Amino acid sequence: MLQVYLVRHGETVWNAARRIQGQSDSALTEKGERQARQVGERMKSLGITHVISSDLGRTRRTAEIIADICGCSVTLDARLRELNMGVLEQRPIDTLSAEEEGWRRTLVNGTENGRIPEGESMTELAERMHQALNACLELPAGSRPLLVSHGMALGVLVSTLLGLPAHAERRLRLRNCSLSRVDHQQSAWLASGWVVETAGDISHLDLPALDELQR
Ligand SMILES: O=C(O)[C@H](O)COP(=O)(O)O
Repeated sequence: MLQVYLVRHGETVWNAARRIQGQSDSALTEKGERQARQVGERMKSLGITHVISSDLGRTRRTAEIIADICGCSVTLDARLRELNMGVLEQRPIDTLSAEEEGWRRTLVNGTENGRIPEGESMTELAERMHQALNACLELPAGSRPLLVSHGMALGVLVSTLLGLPAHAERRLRLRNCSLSRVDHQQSAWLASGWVVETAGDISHLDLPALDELQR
């Protein structure tokens, strides 16, 4: 059975400042670097064989810290990037107009092809996240990969693996450096294919971690 660990990157400057990142970027804070080290310490005894990361700076830095502790190299995969938040990227969350908030709401309320202008739909995000996860099935037998990605990207992946729509209302909270695990199995009892073993575990962190609304 293939076990795949999923990690959201450590806290960033813009997470702490409640600014929308999307595919824009900001550096890890000192706390974010500490969180990444704590993930590495948690994972080093679990035999991680591959660390595969979104190519954005905040995930690459998180992946480098984890990989260094686990004795792995880092492979980049742009399919693991955060949702492209279009014209709202870099905007403080609390400054959105009613119209802009309406755009954001279309991402989670089931509006067909809902998206922020110049951004990506949740369906498009789900498709590329599933492609990145399924690529792990091509790794050598006995591999145990860890994927480093983002709050909405991982939330959509886990939600759709559970059979929820990609636009599922944001009811899954994946805090900075939270750990999730999905397994690919053949089972007569549980569904065959991908099953969710853990979602949003932060028991390895010694300080409170922010969620996607940076709270
Ligand atoms: O700010 C955003 O774009 C997301 O809501 C959170 O993105 P992150 O997981 O990359 O911080």
